Amino acid sequence: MAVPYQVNQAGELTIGGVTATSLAQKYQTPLYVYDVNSIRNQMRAFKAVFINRHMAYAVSYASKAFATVAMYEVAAQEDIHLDVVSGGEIQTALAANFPMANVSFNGNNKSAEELEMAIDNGLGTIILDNFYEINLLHDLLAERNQKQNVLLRITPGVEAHTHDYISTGQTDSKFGFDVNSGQAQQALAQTLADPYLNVLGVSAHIGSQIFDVTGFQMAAAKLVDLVHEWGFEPQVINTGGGFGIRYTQEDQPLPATEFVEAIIDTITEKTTEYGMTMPTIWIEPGRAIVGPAGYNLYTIGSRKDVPGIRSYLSVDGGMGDNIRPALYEAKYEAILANNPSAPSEQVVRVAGKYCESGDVLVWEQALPQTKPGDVLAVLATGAYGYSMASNYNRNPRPAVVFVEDGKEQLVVERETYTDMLRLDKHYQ
Ligand SMILES: Cc1ncc(COP(=O)(O)O)c(C=O)c1O
Ligand SMILES: N[C@@H](CCCC[NH3+])C(=O)O
Repeated sequence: MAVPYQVNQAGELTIGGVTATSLAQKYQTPLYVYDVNSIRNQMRAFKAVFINRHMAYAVSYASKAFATVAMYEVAAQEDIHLDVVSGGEIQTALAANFPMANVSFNGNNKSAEELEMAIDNGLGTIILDNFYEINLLHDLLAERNQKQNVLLRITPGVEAHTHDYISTGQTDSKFGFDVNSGQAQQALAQTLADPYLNVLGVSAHIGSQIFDVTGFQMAAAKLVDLVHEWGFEPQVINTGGGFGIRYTQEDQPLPATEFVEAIIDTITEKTTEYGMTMPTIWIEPGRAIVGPAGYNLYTIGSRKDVPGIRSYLSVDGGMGDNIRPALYEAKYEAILANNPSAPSEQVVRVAGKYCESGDVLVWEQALPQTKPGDVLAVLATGAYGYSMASNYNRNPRPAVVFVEDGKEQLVVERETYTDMLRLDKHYQ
């Protein structure tokens, strides 16, 4: 199945009811555009799985996928929780007036400053990742005589079938407490005995862009097995995110909600088997919430035909606004915004404008005839695009526009050259 998109009566690409070419003209390119209804629908679909089964739950948006004030406001409107991984994301949540009790804090090397920011702003849950952090948090809470809800991140020893760089559940990982060496059990004993820590339960995250449901089932089962073995009844089991999405027609993901059904089934079966109370289930989807909702718009510029090898079509963005092809060899699909269904007349590699041979946006793409000035839309770019953007080659980062029900709104301004130079100092 192809990556879905909408067109108007004239056959032009529309996003949230607005023509892509008009957005490109008004806000310039490169441009990140989000269909807000798509974001809301995915959030609601995740919640519905739990609501239909009368389960206690939290759907916590892994905001590293796309973290801006406007995005956090949409999450708050939809009563979705937030997972953050840095002081910057905490500040973004504060700027968005996000209810901090619904925020959790993940990460393998949170600084003392970040932990202080979290506890001083009433952040709901800290997901402890290592012994250094347990001790650091203990000291900060003791100074304040304050108690904090925590989860323990466990490395369940599950190998997810995804790119090595985005696989996190295997034993050889920088994240979480290792099970086989006894560190996870030791961490539980230490935190349960700590008067400043309220251990709600356990957490795991096996990796990202996963298509196979068995990894989630194995991780969920493993978490219940472990807490049972340790004689601990958790109030919360957090199975993380990682639900795969369709980037190209080669991807055939299950609906993300089916992963969640499988996780719930596994935890229900296992807790029933052990006679345990059913815990509250948390999930942390990032990509599945924002990925399909995003479109990157570019203007086509130069072209190079290498006879007998390939043609390069260059656009005005690239690895600075979407590093995923360069970093993970990720594949995307592009369409010609003003006429996506015109017959294909060329096969090209869509390259960016950055000084790297690996600066590719689409490895191979059949397209109608194109000319300089045409707008190209890359589909399903909503996750880990803007949030991983850089100023490489001193290119300003693009603007972000939200569109909903035929109305658009600029939610992040385009960076200017002055913005980029703001922190530079002369060397005297
Ligand atoms: C702890 C944790 N939770 C959730 C996520 C979200 O993953 P995804 O965007 O694949 O759903 C990540 C990133 O992989 C993560 O590290
Ligand atoms: N940034 C990665 C995923 C890593 C998720 C972080 N835990 C990607 O674009 O696919």
